[in-house]
Amino acid sequence: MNYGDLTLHTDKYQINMIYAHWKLNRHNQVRVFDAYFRKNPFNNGYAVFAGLERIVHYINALRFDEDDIAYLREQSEGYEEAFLDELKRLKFTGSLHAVPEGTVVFPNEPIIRVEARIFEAQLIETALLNFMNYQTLIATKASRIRRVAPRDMLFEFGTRRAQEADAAIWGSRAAYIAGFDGTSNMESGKLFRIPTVGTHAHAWVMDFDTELEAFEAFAQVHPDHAVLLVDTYDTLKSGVPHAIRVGKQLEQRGHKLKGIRLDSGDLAYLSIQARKMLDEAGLGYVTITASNDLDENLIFDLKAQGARIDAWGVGTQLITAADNPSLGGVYKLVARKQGDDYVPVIKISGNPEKITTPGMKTVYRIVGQHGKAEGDYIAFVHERVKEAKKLKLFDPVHTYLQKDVTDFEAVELLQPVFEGGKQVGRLPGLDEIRAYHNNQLDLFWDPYLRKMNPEPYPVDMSETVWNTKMDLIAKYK
Ligand SMILES: Nc1ncnc2c1ncn2[C@@H]1O[C@H](COP(=O)(O)OP(=O)(O)OP(=O)(O)O)[C@@H](O)[C@H]1O
Ligand SMILES: O=P(O)(O)OC[C@H]1O[C@H](OP(=O)(O)OP(=O)(O)O)[C@H](O)[C@@H]1O
Ligand SMILES: O=C(O)c1cccnc1
Repeated sequence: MNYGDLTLHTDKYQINMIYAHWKLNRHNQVRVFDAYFRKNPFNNGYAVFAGLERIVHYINALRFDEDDIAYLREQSEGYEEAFLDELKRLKFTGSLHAVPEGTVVFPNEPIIRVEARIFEAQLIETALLNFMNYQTLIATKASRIRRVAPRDMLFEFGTRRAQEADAAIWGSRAAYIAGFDGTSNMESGKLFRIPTVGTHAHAWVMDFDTELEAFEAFAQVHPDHAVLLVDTYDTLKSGVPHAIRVGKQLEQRGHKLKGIRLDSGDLAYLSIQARKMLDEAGLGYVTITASNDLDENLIFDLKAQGARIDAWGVGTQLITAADNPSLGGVYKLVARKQGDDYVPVIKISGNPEKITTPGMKTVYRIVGQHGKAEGDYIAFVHERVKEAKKLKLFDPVHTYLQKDVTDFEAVELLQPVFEGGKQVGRLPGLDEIRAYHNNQLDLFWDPYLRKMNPEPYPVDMSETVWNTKMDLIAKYK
C-alpha cells in the first residue's frame, strides 16, 4: 500500500529545533513525549482512538530523499551540509507505545508515548498528531452515531464534502472502526477492504424522460442491487409508486428490489408512509435508506418519531465532524533520559488542566469484579501496578474524591509498537479492530457512554506520579 512520502509533512519549527539540537550536539539525547488530548470532542464521555496504522506506515517510511534535502537546502535558515547529511541517514530508531486502535480513551491519559533521540522524537510530532487527531475525532463521531442506531445499517457517504481526499479515505476507515457498516468511497474499500455500498443520484432520474423509465432502466442493469432514489419529483405520489411497480416487475423476473432511498422532506413521515405502501404491495423485504445532512441528533430524533428507516447514509456531518471540527490532541515532552534514569519535566500553566504530567509513564485500565472499568490509572513504568493488591484511586484535581479498589485486573493500555526502531509484531486487521472496539464498549457502564451529559470517567494517577507533579510545580512556582 502506498501511503505517499510524508517525511516533510512536519512544521518548520521542528526542523529548526532539530537543527539547533544538532548544532549544539544534543541531538542524540533521548527524550520521552506523551500524546494525549485534554477534552472529549462533541461533549462526549469518551473518544475512540484511531490513526495508529497510518502513524506506523509513516514512521516506517521516514526518509529524507534527495528532493527533500534539495528543498531544505533552499531555505533561508542556511542549514549546514553536515546537518543535511545527518538527515539523509535519518530513520526512526526509537520506541513507540500506543493504545490499540479502537480503544475507548479519555482526556489527559497518554495514548501514545514516544521514546527516541530528540532528533527523531521532535520531527515526528506534527504528522503523528495530524493522523491521531483527525482519525480519533471521526471514529468518535461515528461511535456516537452507532450508539443511537445500534441495530441499523450505517453507511459513510461523506467523500464529496470531506476536507479533501486523505480525510475522506482515512475518515471512512475511522468510521468503520467505530461500527459503520460500509462506505461509498471505492478507494477506501480497495485499500482497507471496507464493504462498499451505493444507490444512485438524482442525475440518474433526471437523465430520463420519466422517473419510471429511469427506475426500470436501473433495475434492468442491477436486478438484485437496485436502491431507487424516490424523492426527485414527489416521494409518495410518484417515487414510491414507481419503485413498487419496478419491484413487482423484478419479482416476475425472479429478482428482488433491494431498497428505496429518501433524501429530502420529512424523513419520519415519508418513511412511515413508504413502509406502509411497500408492505401493502407485498414488498416487505424492500429496505428504506435515508440521507440528508444526518447526524446522531437527527437520527435519534427521527427514531423517536417512529421513522421506519433501516439504513442511514451519513456524509457531511460525520466526515467533517461539523459540530466539533478538531480534536486538540497534544504531544508533550515528559522526561529526559540521563544514563538509565528518566528525569521528569513539566510545563506549568495558569490553567491547571494545561499543566503536563511529568515522567516516563504508562496507563492501566482498572477492571473490577463485575468486569466493568472502575477508572484509568496513570503510573510510572517501574511501578508494579498489576501485582498490587489494593490501589487508591483519587481525582488528581479534587483529591478528596478517592476510593480504594481491591480485586481488580489492571490492563495496561499502552502496548509496544516500535522497539529500537523496529516494528513489534503485526498490526491488527480492521475486523479485529472493530471486534476489539466492541469489547471495549462492554467494559463501561452506560452513564459514561451516554450521548448527553455523560458521567465523567475517572482518569487518576498513582501517588508517586502525583507527588512528582506537585514537587515540580512547587519547584517552578
Ligand atoms: N422528521 C424530521 N424531524 C427532524 N428533522 C428532519 C425530519 N425530516 C428531515 N429532517 C432534516 O431536516 C433537514 C432539512 O430537510 P429538508 O428536506 O426540509 O430540506 P432540504 O434538504 O433543503 O430539502 P430539499 O432537498 O427538498 O430542498 C435535513 O437535515 C433533514 O435530515
Ligand atoms: O447529506 P450528507 O449527509 O452530506 O450525505 C451525502 C449527500 O450527498 C448526496 O447529495 P448531493 O446533493 O450531493 O447529490 P445527489 O444529487 O445525488 O443527491 C446524497 O444524496 C446525500 O444527501
Ligand atoms: O450511494 C449513495 O446513495 C450516495 C453516495 C454518496 C453520497 N450520497 C449518496
